[in-house]
Amino acid sequence: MSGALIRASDLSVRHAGADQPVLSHIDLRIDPAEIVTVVGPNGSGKSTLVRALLGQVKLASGRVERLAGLRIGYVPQRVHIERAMPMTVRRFLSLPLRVSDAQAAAVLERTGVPGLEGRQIAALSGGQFQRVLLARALLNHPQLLVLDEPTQGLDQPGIIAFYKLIEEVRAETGAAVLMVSHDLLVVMRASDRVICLNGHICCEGTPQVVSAAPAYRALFGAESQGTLALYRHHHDHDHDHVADHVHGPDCAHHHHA
Ligand SMILES: Nc1ncnc2c1ncn2[C@@H]1O[C@H](COP(=O)(O)OP(=O)(O)OP(=O)(O)O)[C@@H](O)[C@H]1O
Repeated sequence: MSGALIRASDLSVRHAGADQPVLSHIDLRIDPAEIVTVVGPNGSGKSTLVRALLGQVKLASGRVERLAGLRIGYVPQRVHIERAMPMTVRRFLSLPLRVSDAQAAAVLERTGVPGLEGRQIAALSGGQFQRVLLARALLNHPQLLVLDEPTQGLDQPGIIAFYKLIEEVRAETGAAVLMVSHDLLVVMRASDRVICLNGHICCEGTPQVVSAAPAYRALFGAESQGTLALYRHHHDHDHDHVADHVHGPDCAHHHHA
């Protein structure tokens, strides 16, 4: 494993009854403390890949190795059923693991929604609910956070704030993050590495490399046109006017006093 948290080799998945494999010959690894994002069109196999990495899907070929005892905090894509249940935030945080009031309060504070314990899940805004889901996923101190479309339904400022929070959590806890996303423009900024998926890995690398790759542009067409320009715009300057953000160990930019 040579230090990887998860490693997939030649992973293929074929759903029952389908003639084509949904995933073909995927090789990938997730290393400690890196933020990796999987992007790809609808039906490209993103959720299936995540579930295969977690051992929830039967493989047609290949294998997945996970670090022994790896602690994973997983927020699946389809949580709207949980959301409709009559339940307070406090109770939700204790499922399935019982946590103390102090732990619940601390993790809600950490994810930017302090004091919500007594609120009904169904009464939360989309952004609050995503933060509560993240809080619950953080409770067992994961070495790997897996978030499937965590910003679905959020508006643009909400999306940007959520990714900022993810970067802070990574910097503080050292957890690696594997995300699935449709928010191409924003996710590019928040990721160390992007994997562009369409049944197989079309391209992967740093956000800058992927956003310039012909395979990525062919997949995302017009949507991709502004990505590189936006990425350059955001990164070709010092971040001296960006206040109040936490530096990760590999942070490449400097603050001016
Ligand atoms: N359990 C299953 N049984 C049969 N087919 C499935 C199953 N799960 C997913 N599929 C099919 O596999 C393909 C990939 O689905 P998957 O959810 O992995 O894609 P995705 O990239 O996450 O899509 P989206 O962006 O729409 O969430 C789709 O065609 C889907 O209908």
